Amino acid sequence: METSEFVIGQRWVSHSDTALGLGIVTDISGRRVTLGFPAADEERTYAIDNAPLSRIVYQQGEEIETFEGERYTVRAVETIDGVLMYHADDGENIQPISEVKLAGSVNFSAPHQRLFAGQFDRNGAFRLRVATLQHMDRLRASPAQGLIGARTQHLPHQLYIAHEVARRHAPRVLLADEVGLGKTIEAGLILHYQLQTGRARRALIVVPDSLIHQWLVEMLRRFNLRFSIVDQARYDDLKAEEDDVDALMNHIFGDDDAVNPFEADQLVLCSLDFLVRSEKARKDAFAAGWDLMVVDEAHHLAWSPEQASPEYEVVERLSEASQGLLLLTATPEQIGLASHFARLRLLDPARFHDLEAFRQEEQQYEVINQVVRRLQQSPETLSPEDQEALAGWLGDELPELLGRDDAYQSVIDALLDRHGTGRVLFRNTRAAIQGFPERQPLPEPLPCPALYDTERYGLEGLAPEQSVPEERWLAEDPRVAWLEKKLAGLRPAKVVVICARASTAMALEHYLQLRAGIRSAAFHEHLSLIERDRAAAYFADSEQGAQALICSEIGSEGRNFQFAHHLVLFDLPANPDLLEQRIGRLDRIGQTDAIRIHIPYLQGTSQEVQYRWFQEGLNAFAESCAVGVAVQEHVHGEWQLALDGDGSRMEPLVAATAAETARLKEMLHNGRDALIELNSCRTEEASALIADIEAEENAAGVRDYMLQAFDILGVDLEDHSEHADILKPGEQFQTGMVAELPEDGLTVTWDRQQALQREDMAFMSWEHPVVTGVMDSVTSAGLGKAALANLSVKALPPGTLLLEAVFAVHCPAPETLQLTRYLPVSPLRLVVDVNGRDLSKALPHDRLNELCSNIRRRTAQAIVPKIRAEVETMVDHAERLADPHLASLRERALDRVEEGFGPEIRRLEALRKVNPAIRDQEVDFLRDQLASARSSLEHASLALEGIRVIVTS
Ligand SMILES: Nc1ncnc2c1ncn2[C@@H]1O[C@H](COP(=O)(O)OP(=O)(O)OP(=O)(O)O)[C@@H](O)[C@H]1O
Repeated sequence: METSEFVIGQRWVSHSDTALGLGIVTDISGRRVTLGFPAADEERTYAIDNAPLSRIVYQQGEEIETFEGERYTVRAVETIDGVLMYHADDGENIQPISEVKLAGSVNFSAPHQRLFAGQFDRNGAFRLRVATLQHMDRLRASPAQGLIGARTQHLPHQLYIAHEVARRHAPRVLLADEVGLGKTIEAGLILHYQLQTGRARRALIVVPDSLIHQWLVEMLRRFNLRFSIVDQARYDDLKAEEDDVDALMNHIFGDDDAVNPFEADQLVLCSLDFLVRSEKARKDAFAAGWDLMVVDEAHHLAWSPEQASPEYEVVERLSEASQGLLLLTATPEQIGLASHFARLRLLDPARFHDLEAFRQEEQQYEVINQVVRRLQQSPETLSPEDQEALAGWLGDELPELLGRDDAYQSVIDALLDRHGTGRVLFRNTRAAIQGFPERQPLPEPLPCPALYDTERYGLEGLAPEQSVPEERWLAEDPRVAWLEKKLAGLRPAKVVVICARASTAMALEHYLQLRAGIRSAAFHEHLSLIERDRAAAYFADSEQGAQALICSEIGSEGRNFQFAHHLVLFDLPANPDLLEQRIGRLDRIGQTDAIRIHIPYLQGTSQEVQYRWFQEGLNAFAESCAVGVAVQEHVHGEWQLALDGDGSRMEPLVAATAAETARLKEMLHNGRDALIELNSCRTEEASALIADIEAEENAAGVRDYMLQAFDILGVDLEDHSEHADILKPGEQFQTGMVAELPEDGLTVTWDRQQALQREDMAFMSWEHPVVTGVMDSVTSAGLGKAALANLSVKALPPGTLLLEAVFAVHCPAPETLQLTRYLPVSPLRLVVDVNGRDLSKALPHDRLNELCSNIRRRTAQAIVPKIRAEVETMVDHAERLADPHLASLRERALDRVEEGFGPEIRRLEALRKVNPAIRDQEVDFLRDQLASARSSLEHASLALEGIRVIVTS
């Protein structure tokens, strides 16, 4: 329709501002036309000659809606004095409805409707839309999904665990890698995966006070996960926002509607100490409910059959309020086997319900491991006894397992699942991972001053300075002068000094700083979080920073100081796991040098006893010693006597310790540890996963895609350096389409290695929020849904019309079902002409992109109404051609759903017969998921996602 045919009462849309909705012509005077836009409550006047308006004419079969919200189907259209009268069907009667009565809001969701309404885009936008659908499709089906976006090195043991755990529904596991192997990273990967794939939305991280900031920073810089800290101050602030009326209502009617600060954000980080202290906060944290909870340094959760610690009780209660639970500790048995058992019970109460049974089970591990080894080495020659043992463990499931293609691996998997802690416990050791630097113990025996004559032995003797005035021990304890000299000698090397108590750390730091002129900082639990972070940053600063950081035991737990290579143990802890925690501050991933462990100890005191016990008995300085606590329990009497000063006990103690250490290590090596190791990192699977991730990173060309998007969305790109660019909103910037792009720009790198070195640059992977945000905006907005292009080729006569159509599978289903894994976007592209010929193969998308050019908007506006009937015919043809594909897509999806759920359900059912490790809830959940996935797939349909109408010339 020509724009000169404006008549009052007609309905038009503005294609330059689609948000205005359906306009109504209210005035025509001279060469100007005025429209009211009721949906936007606005009026606009245009020059008639070049008004950016398109006439809206609904066709037979389309749905219309009136101002009153009544809906009709159009049966016929007639024009009365230039204004349309729709013959509208309400399901019972057909009645005339004038277009004047139509509602002001329009939503042209179908691409051809957008085209007819003049809401079409340039070719590039259509290309972007198609590319977005294709990338989404590939990514959703990729095993690398959820693991691509982390700014981490690809370490097999971490990725293996993350992949194993993160795919589960509501995973509940103990991550128990040795100190510094990256449990935080593993937890981050799992969180990232679960959040990216919609398996989790609300997550809570609970850590000791001292680690709040480290976790906050680590989650943000490595995973782009923005956690909000809820501490006492924020909690009070949020509570105070509750207005007086709310407060009064809550007071009268109970607390139900009260503001819950834990509900203010989806990702919350808070300290365990805070929850233990505040009953109100605790209640709110329980009430908020979580999909996934992470508890770091979980060895502090002490439990015994007689009594649970307050920390344990808080986490126990919280663990009931959370679907998933990740407990992190490097030293799971630090405070004894009972507490270890109790933590496993938090993860799976049905499986770990009896401490005694748990103890007995551990005895079996060695036998199981022997059979597993024989299975791995030569499955064909398995003895009748082994076969019998297997039948005993696996029952009537064994024949089925042995009948599989990968029979022996299946049997091993089944054994690990059904017996032992296979499903809930993951532990990697330095020995299994390798490549860690050497640890060199450097003992410094020093004479014991008379000052400590009464404090030489017993536990007091380990930190005798506690019982004398500060001034005196600082002056007379030879460890102080030795430390001062050592630091001066090592300057400028960074040195971490750890001692048991905060008071010792404070006094030492004061002394070194003020009296010895050594740049140092103290780091302990009495500092506020900000002070602690400031101290750590001061120490980390390589140019102006402190040379020494004087830490207390608790203050330094979990911290990353691998940039330092010298550790001074100002005293020695009683517990071997605490020693490992201390050395672990430096002995971490990222440590590049040998670690020098300086051990000043006072001769003829319990410090000497402890030094020799660690060194000669446990060899705990040079190597990580996982059995230390168990050995200590075994030799406890001797150890106590030696510590109390009975010199005659020293040699027998060392000998007994060495023997027990060797025995336990051997036993664990053959038993429990071997089983856990088998489960914690399967190298082949890990390598395949890394290959998948790297293929996705290298081949898919996230940068190419984003350049295409930036061009359309008005983001300017400046070259920064190799692999790096600066992104800035340009003049044509489409606000709202690119989330998280700061006004003053963002420096980004596309390269993982560079991202690891340059933390100031954002790491643009397929899973960076800018990239996922653009993909979501493109698919959810109308961008590129309809385009008009010109094609000039000799083979086709001028004036020929073609339609390039892209369909995608739509399947309304709850996001937690994760149906996209089985039924990815599956974009289906077709090219048809007016006669319904399928030209999809003859005219591939890339070729058309090269050959097609844009048509000027005004020309296009004029063309569209003239080709409407042909376009509709071609859309019909395309839909007809697309239709048969739906059945096969659906079938394939159903097969995949069965493949995904079926074996897992069968496995869990079999498992439950021999082992209660499987929660009923888990099996029922999977069954429900399978049923609901099946029924959702019944409703899958192919929706037209975009069209490009091509006119030849
Ligand atoms: N894949 C990785 N890429 C880069 N850095 C890593 C990776 N894994 C771990 N690191 C770094 O190694 C150090 C140790 O990691 P992390 O803090 O996760 O270990 P942890 O096992 O939780 O330690 P702890 O037992 O002390 O709590 C950290 O500085 C971490 O940033």
